[in-house]
This record gives sequence, structure tokens and C-alpha cells, in this order.
Amino acid sequence: MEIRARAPGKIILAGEHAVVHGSAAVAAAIDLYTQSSLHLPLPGEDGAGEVEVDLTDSGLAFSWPCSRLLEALGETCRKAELQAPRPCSPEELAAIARLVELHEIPEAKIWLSAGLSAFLYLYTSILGCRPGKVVVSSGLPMGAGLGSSAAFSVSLSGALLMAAGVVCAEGAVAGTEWQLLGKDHLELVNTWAFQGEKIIHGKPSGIDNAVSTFGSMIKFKKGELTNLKSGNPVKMLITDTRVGRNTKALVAGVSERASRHPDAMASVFHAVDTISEELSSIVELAATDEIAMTSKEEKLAELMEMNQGLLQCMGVSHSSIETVLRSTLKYNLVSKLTGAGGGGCVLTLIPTLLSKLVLEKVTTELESHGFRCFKVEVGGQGLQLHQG
Ligand SMILES: Nc1ncnc2c1ncn2[C@@H]1O[C@H](COP(=O)(O)OP(=O)(O)O)[C@@H](O)[C@H]1O
Ligand SMILES: C[C@@](O)(CCOP(=O)(O)O)CC(=O)O
Ligand SMILES: [Mg+2]
Repeated sequence: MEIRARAPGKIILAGEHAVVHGSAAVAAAIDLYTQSSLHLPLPGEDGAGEVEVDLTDSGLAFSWPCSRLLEALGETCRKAELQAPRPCSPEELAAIARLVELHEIPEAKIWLSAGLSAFLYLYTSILGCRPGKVVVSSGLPMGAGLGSSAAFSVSLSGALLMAAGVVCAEGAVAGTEWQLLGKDHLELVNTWAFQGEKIIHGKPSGIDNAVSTFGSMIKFKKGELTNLKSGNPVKMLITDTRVGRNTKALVAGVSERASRHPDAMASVFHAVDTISEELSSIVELAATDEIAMTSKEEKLAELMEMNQGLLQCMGVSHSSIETVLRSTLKYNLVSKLTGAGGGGCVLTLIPTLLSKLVLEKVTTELESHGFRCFKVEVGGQGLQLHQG
């Protein structure tokens, strides 16, 4: 049996970091995906008696004998029958970390260990210690602010839950082999994926796994999700500064700043909340044609600029991000970091009336700094599955 699941990455238009502290944020799915293909041996064929994961983008594969997993994680594997999402306890996480340490991960790729821990937790919690192989491949840059960790957790959870027979397709994406889940099944995938995100991020808000699961453009506040009817989606240029960073460390850094300066940071988070609320109402107004496109774009640009200033206050900008801001400002274009910052990706709003020539000039200038630019479609489908 083979099950494939693909889950999109995301951009955050406003509200990253502040969303972890209860502010609203606005995010949208993008057309770059992480795909997980799960192969389970048929009854009677036990395969190699191992759980294997092939991380094709990093060129590394890992496997654990099922007997070893059962010995280390007996409780987790037994609880798999319940298939109700639950957090990973510190004892389980320590046992999983020991299983990951059985493999020598090259120092340059040590950041993969968080993803491997999330994999082992999701696999054994949902399928128990059954043999199987998962091949993961992604079109998303990893650790760059486009939500690769959430897309990884969502695609894995989707494939595993379908294999366990807990979720099933309810519709199809027209003209493709991909199938969709109903709302309740998506909720279940999302709750499991959040457990994976917790292992990778420490303290995620849940916005990344929500937008990766449900797709579209959403407003997210304190775990509550509102779908935004966006009409004409905004056009964004993404610049990957190629400066590596780690969401977990950046989120922890903002929390530390908030505990050093609680009142000042509460004001910053409140300001971000009002920016996200205003941005989401402009997006929805534009869908009803009650606001002209140019006026919408001017307002969005100003709100993005203000949000970027507040992200600097939180201490998550970076000299590479500032270089992108300065370069795009020369062409009167507004940019802000997206995701956790500290490097990673920057969004630049592309106004409808911007000439191709100007866009080419900006892109050339950004690429001359060693950055990578690309355009994405915003607000598409969330999790999609295929059973072969
Ligand atoms: N395809 C993948 N294979 C293995 N691990 C992955 C994959 N995608 C994401 N991860 C895990 O997620 C981490 C990146 O997550 P994070 O720091 O939150 O950045 P982002 O979510 O913005 O890409 C990686 O270090 C890795 O542990
Ligand atoms: C910084 C944050 O708001 C978004 C992190 O996104 P990413 O992992 O950098 O793609 C954290 C969160 O909301 O969980
Ligand atoms: Mg992430």
C-alpha cells in the first residue's frame, strides 16, 4: 500500500512571533509543498521489520528495527490504538532523542534531529511499531520562514492517519490525482501536526500547521482560525537571504525579551494585533470590491512596513533582511520578514501596476547580494492526499 500526502508552506503577512503571545496574525498557503510517501508492507510480508525514513532533500536515510522501537517506546506504541492526539511527554521525548542519537547525523545537518524526533513520535503514536517506509521530499527551503516544519508535520500526519484508517478522502482536486479530507478529518490531522510542531519549535502558536492543513488565507488568534475571502490574492516576491536560522531559538529569544520588558513588549504585541486585524479587514473588503486595488495595496504596504518595525523591536531582524528592505525601498517597494526572521525569507509586496522592468531590476539587485528570489501563488489548497 502506498499513500502520498502533500502539504503547503506558508507566508505570514502580519503577526509572526506576536501570535505566540496571543496577538492576531494573517497567513496564507503557498504553492510549494512537502510530500510524504508512506509504504506499508501488505499483511503477511513484514518487509525488513524496520521503520525507515528517507529524507531525500538532505540525502540521508534512517531506520530503526521495530523490536528496538517497541523496547524503547513500549507505552507510546501501545497507546497508538487510541489514536487520539496527545502531547509528547518529556520521558517519551528523551527516549526518542536516544533513538535519534543511534544514528550519526553529520554536524552540518544536525538541525535534522528535531525533524527526526517529530517523525518518530508521529509514526509510533499513530501506527505503533509497525514496519513501514516514509520518503519525504520538499520544494520548500528548510529553516527559512516558509513553514517547512509545519508542512513536514502535516504531510506526515495526513499520510499516517490515512494509513491507520482514521481519516479518508471526501473529494478531489479537479483535474488532478489529489484528494481532499472533510473538515473533521482535517481538524484531526491539524491537532497531530501541532504535536509535531511542538517537538520542532518548542512553543508554536499553531498558525503554521493550521494554514498548511486548511490552506487558503487565514486570520489566526489564540488557536481560533478565520478563513479570509481574499478575492484577488496579493502578489508577493519572496527573497531567501540564505541566512540559516532556527525558529525554536528565535521564538525563545522573543519570550526572553518579553520577560525582561513585560510592559513594553505587551505594547508591541498589542500594536501587532491591531495591524493584523486591520490587514485582515482590508483583505476581506477588497474581495467585495468596496476598495480600489491601489488603495488596498497602499494600505497593505503601510501595515507591512509598520509590522517590520515592530519585528525589529522584538529583535528578530538581521543585517541580510535590512539589505533586502533597503534594496526594495529604492524602487518604492515595501518589504517585511516572514516567519521567524533572523535571516530566512523576506516578502516584498508587488503592486498590480508595477512594470515588469522594475520587477526585473529589483530582482537583479537582490540576486547580486547572493539572495534567491522567487514568486509564489498565494492562498491555495491545504493538505492533499493520494492512495495508490
Ligand atoms: N523535509 C524535511 N525533512 C526533515 N526535517 C524537516 C523537513 N522539513 C522541515 N524539517 C525540520 O524542520 C526544521 C525547520 O523548521 P523551522 O526552524 O521551524 O523553519 P521553517 O519551518 O521556517 O522552515 C528543520 O531543521 C528540520 O528539523
Ligand atoms: C515565529 C512564528 O510566529 C512563525 C514561525 O514560522 P517559521 O517556522 O519560521 O516558518 C512562530 C509560531 O507562530 O509558531
Ligand atoms: Mg517552522
